[in-house]
Amino acid sequence: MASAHVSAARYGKDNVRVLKTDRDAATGIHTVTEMTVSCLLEGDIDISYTKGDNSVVVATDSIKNTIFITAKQNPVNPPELFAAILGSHFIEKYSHIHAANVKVVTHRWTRMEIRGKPHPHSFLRDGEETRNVEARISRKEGIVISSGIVGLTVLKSTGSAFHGFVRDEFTTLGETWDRILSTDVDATWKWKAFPDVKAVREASSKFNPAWEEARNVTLTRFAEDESASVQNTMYKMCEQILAAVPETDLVTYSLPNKHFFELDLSWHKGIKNTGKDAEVYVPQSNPNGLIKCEVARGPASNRDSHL
Ligand SMILES: O=c1[nH]c(=O)c2[nH]c(=O)[nH]c2[nH]1
Repeated sequence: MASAHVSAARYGKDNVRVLKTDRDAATGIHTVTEMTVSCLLEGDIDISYTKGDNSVVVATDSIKNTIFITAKQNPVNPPELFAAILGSHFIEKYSHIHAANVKVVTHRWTRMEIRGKPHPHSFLRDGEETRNVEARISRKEGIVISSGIVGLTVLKSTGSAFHGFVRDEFTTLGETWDRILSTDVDATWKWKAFPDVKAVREASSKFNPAWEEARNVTLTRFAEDESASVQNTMYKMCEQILAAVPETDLVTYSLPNKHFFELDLSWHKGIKNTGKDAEVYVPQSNPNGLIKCEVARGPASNRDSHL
């Protein structure tokens, strides 16, 4: 056989579902956190692939168990801290494991308002939006954390234009000064690297306000921007998050442009339903535009296209 080697490898448990309750004995108020966790390890594990030698393998079943034990013995909120604690465990305990890649997806359980008051132990799923954290905990580079929002679906019925784009023999789209704009927000903000889990612990009070700020910037900009394009509106969101959260160094957005087509109904008794008379639209499930960008601090330097 031709000579070959393992040039990259990681393994672990994916889609570990965890629910943690927090019960405040004094007030009787409960809080719940539901997460889907992934934890993939890297290190001196090549012989498990090349020789079938499992002496270097921490079983994925044990990784799953470790996720549950870590959730029991530590806070799961903020998820950035939980991810850092979980990942650090593996590089501290096993000398041949050099990095852990942890992903924590936190699902929404929003407290119910019952008879005008926050209910102590009942919650509702108000949307498919999740709060996501990806952390790489490594011996060499410390702890690199990206926080994000995924699946926040928004729509505005005016305040969005798209004109001045390339017109040539491939163009059929008309220019518009007023259209529906809708997307599913996928935004991330990357934190400056932390040397160790102690540093993440010390920064722990920053994570929830940063998530609130990013969410608020996203919604406020989306609603208030007189949008020239998805590209321009998302860039403004990135700039504003960088300004509001100084501990971050990179912000990304990935936004589908979910199209709503105007519908000509003039065939029925001359009904007007286009342009300024448009009321009934046809939502398109596909294809969709997909617009991505990454915005870093400071003046332009090198760029690559890893998005
Ligand atoms: O905001 C937009 N950006 C585009 O690049 C684009 N392309 C397109 O057909 N519609 C839109 N809208």
